Amino acid sequence: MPVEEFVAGWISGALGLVLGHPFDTVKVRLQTQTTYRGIIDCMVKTYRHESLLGFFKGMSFPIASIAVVNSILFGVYSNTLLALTATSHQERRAQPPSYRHVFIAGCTGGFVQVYCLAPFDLIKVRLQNQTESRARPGSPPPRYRGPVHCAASICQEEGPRGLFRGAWALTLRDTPTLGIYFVTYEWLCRQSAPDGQNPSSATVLVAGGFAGITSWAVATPLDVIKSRMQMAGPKHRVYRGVLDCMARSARQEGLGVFFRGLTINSARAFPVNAVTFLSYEHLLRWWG
Ligand SMILES: C[N+](C)(C)CCCC[C@H](N)C(=O)O
Repeated sequence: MPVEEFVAGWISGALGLVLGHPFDTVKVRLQTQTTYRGIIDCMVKTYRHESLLGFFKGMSFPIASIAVVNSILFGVYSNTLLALTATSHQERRAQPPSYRHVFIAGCTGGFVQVYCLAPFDLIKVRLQNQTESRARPGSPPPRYRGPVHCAASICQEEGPRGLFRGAWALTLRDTPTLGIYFVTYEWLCRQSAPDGQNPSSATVLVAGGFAGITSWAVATPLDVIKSRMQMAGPKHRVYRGVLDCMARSARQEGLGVFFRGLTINSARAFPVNAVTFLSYEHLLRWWG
């Protein structure tokens, strides 16, 4: 099994993540809290109460974990294509796989990465939702002191299975949308480099950026549900399942609730995925 794809996925995932984390914090807060009037309001309040550091809450853990998750995603994607079409990454420009194969490989990568992503994503969401200011002395201490303490507290209070809260919603969110992600990327690359040539860096940036936006746009309704189910715990509302969470959220807040975070998700998705695909392609070209 070729491993370069795993390593390239690892590095490119980490680079994309740092760039996108501030957007991600604003998104998670908008999706799960009702105190903000919109993106700008959330950014201003976060900055005022928590300084720039507030935007980077919960990042140390994802930077290690997203690298692993992205490595699994790109590694499984590429190796599934190898199994389906008997072509390696380098051969795929000359012998492009069908979009059906690209979709199946993307879904497979998406499905497999969820098992690694679920606990990391849960911890990220819980830490991002702590709005206590670190700077103000005398203010109540945040519930979780950091990722390790957060993981340990969840295990203690909710049992080890608590770490997988929302994992089913995450599977539903990621399996089809990662198929869409790779199909969009491939389609856009082939539009500008149709004759089996490697796409230019500019093409890769744009194709990666739009792949990110498209897949996030489709994923947003289930992203909202996923985040809410992850926040459900001893102190928050508990839902009976994905459908229950959907129905109750829609009934209480209207259908618009499913599009919370759409703008910010898209704004974040472009740079993150442009950088992810650019570094992935270049790393593989250097090694190939
Ligand atoms: C499929 N879905 C859109 C849910 C996720 C796509 C993930 C791609 C990238 N790691 C990012 O964080 O944007």
